[in-house]
Amino acid sequence: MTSQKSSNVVWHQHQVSKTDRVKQKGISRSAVLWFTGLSGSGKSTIANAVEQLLFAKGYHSYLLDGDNVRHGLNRDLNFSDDDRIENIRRIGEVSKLFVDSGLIVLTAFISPFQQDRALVRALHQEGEFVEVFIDTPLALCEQRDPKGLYKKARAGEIKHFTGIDSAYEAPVNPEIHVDTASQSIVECAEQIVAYLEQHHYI
Ligand SMILES: Nc1ncnc2c1ncn2[C@@H]1O[C@H](COP(=O)(O)OS(=O)(=O)O)[C@@H](OP(=O)(O)O)[C@H]1O
Ligand SMILES: Nc1ncnc2c1ncn2[C@@H]1O[C@H](COP(=O)(O)OP(=O)(O)O)[C@@H](O)[C@H]1O
Repeated sequence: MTSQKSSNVVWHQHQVSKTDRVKQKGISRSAVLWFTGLSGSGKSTIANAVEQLLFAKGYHSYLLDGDNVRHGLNRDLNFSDDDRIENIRRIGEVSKLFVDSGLIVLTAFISPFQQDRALVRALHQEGEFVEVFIDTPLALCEQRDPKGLYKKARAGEIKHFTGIDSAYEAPVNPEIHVDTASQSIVECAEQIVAYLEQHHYI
């Protein structure tokens, strides 16, 4: 049924291309900065700080945040392995559209499984998927516990919590490896913007 449906759908080639849009936005290439890390590792905080730096420099970006997307587009999904896989698949497709629009896209999802991140990477063209590992030890995330979720998970009030009773597979070879235990929020954000400059995205 799905294949019959998709075989009747024809891809439209737009008259204004990604190259045109990227050029108009004054950058060398659009890309997605794909943040991954434990809950409380600092994904949202650092992604917001990166967006502020980019905004101040006059660049156009958009941040897709896990909590926000789960209130809308992915409100039907929960935290089973299958739902997380579908969550990341959809965000991968959305990030591809946003990259096509010529933006610097930032995504802040735990995205715990290596295979799902690899599938999203494969959706994008070479160099468009920039994996940003927000590397914060579980003990430090638990100490920060900005939303009080670890406390609830330890008390058994939240099941399948990442790092407690649901797996997190750390990236093996991320483009950017951010150590939040030894750097301030601003230093982490500057590290990421420096990568974009050194690799000629902006
Ligand atoms: N069981 C469980 N495990 C992990 N996280 C949980 C869970 N239940 C709720 N939350 C809250 O949901 C946020 C994670 O959503 P994501 O869409 O990023 O998760 S995933 O990528 O699909 O694994 C996560 O946000 P962050 O703390 O910003 O990572 C939590 O606030
Ligand atoms: N160097 C750092 N980088 C990022 N966050 C930090 C750092 N030091 C302390 N924090 C704090 O850790 C918490 C991270 O929470 P958050 O950004 O919501 O994480 P996540 O989006 O990964 O769940 C925030 O309260 C933030 O202020």
